[in-house]
Amino acid sequence: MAAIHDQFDTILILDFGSQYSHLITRRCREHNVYAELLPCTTQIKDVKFKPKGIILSGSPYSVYDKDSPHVDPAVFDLGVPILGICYGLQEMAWQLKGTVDKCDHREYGFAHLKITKIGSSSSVDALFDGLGDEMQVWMSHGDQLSAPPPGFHVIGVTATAPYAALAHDSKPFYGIQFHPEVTHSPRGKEVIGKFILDICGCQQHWTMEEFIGKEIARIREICGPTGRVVGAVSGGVDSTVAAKLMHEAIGDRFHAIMVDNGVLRLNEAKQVYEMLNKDLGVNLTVVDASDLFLSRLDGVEDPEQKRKIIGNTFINVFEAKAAEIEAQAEAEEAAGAAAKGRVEWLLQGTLYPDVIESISFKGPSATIKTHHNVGGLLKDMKLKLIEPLRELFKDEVRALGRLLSIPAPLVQRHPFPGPGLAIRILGQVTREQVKILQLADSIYIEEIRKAGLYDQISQAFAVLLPVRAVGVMGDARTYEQVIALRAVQTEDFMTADWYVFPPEILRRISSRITNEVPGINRVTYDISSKPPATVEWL
Ligand SMILES: Nc1ncnc2c1ncn2[C@@H]1O[C@H](COP(=O)(O)OP(=O)(O)OP(=O)(O)O)[C@@H](O)[C@H]1O
Ligand SMILES: O=c1[nH]c(=O)c2[nH+]cn([C@@H]3O[C@H](COP(=O)(O)O)[C@@H](O)[C@H]3O)c2[nH]1
Ligand SMILES: NC(=O)CC[C@H](N)C(=O)O
Ligand SMILES: [Mg+2]
Repeated sequence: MAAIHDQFDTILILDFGSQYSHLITRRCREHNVYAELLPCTTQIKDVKFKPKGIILSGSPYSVYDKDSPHVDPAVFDLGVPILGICYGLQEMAWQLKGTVDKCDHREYGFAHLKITKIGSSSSVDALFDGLGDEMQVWMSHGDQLSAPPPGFHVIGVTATAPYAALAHDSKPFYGIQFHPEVTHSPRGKEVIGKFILDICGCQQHWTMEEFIGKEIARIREICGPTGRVVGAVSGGVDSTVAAKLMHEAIGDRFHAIMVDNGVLRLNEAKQVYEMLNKDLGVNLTVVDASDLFLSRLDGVEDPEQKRKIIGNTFINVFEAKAAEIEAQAEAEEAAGAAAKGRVEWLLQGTLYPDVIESISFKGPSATIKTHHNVGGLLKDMKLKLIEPLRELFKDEVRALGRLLSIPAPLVQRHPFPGPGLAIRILGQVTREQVKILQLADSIYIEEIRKAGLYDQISQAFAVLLPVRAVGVMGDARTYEQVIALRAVQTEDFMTADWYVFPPEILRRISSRITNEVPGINRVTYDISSKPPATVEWL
């Protein structure tokens, strides 16, 4: 079964915990080169593919600290080009016998990189070829090289970093103290391009057009001529695109299932059923398992426990549904119908950010939250997972949706997390709390759409806070709950800014919610970016 690395040249990024590591992946993909992020603790012998090049990311650690993460030394014998970025440069130097020390002049912000000529010639190293004699770069370091490793020469300096950029005399090893992956290094993306295209020789085949054909072929190879798949489809863009791909690949051997888990948005199940069946021709079944979910969530407040319960219960429902589909097929065969394949697979619309945020990609550091469809899965699952979008970012999935002719309203839908309102009701989840939040959220989104702002905002939702506040309504004192409104703009949901509404929109939303939602007498707006906050409150 051809894996993605067999089909596309791959750049391996080893993540030492920098908040910018995922941006290195995105910059490579913007050059149409497939890139994959693995923890810095990965042993080279465990990497199941030969990368065309390796990039060592930044890190909050210092290489000389006793608990700092180090790369498997075997990486230097792999015979592929290596680029160390910031800590990655320092780690390369540290491993290859250079010297790294705390620096007198810490550089956090813009710096001026002077690119060094090679000898007396006017040419510069391949990494900077054609990029001029100097460039503005973004620095974020408190350590730096005080001596280069043997066999390296300087290819760039700043006013305070004499070894700001290095290259090996004969091997394709490079190190740069600045961060080319951030937009604050205006020509940083071109530097990454020089490394992955000119030095590593990657072919620019990573396009969604290429991906569709290869992924459909891969799905057919996995499922074989008779294998059947049940699909966890929520109506969100991820699983809708995954469902469309699956439908293209195996037609009616794909059974899409939407689970009403009791914590969906107002009228969500009905709307999704109509959209997918009518607009996409996907045979979708809605399973109402709201009682099961709400009974299991009863009394639970911890967000990670809520995710685990919902993730596990999803799997219980899918497996029960798969067994039902099998039993029906067996009954039909007994009555003389043609034999059908077994239901062996469960499709999920899992994306790369779900994986990055659920598994500690940062080597030694903690996970942020375990997404229900990654960290919340049952250990002893009977069904095997098939996740065509697992390596994709959200904007790549939307591009795929457009190529698959999925209607724009579906492609542009704001993300809605699998655990749904369970992670937007702070505190215990009850049917009453769900009803309050469904109503408040539907008013909020309705007003955003009326104002023509829906597509400008990446994600918007209401949150029900576990606090009561005093209010006055019709001259009588009230002591009721509080709604927080959240709206963010983001490219990849790994970082996000809060959306600046025109005040009159917020005024109208607040007035409608406090007047139309029984039990709410106060509305607030969340002005926290990510980081330090996260998009969801839980
Ligand atoms: N109510 C649901 N019924 C069936 N499957 C679901 C449901 N909610 C989530 N899932 C599964 O969990 C996966 C992750 O959920 P997630 O919300 O991240 O993706 P999505 O709903 O497909 O898209 P979006 O992120 O845009 O909401 C989905 O792709 C889908 O496979
Ligand atoms: O399917 C999901 N299961 C989850 O458990 C989950 N938690 C967060 N999200 C969504 O992920 C994006 C980033 O949200 P955070 O900044 O809160 O992690 C946002 O789009 C969130 O809505 C989830 N999606
Ligand atoms: N951004 C980084 O990788 C920083 C590396 C190291 N922590 C330093 O301060 O120099
Ligand atoms: Mg969703």
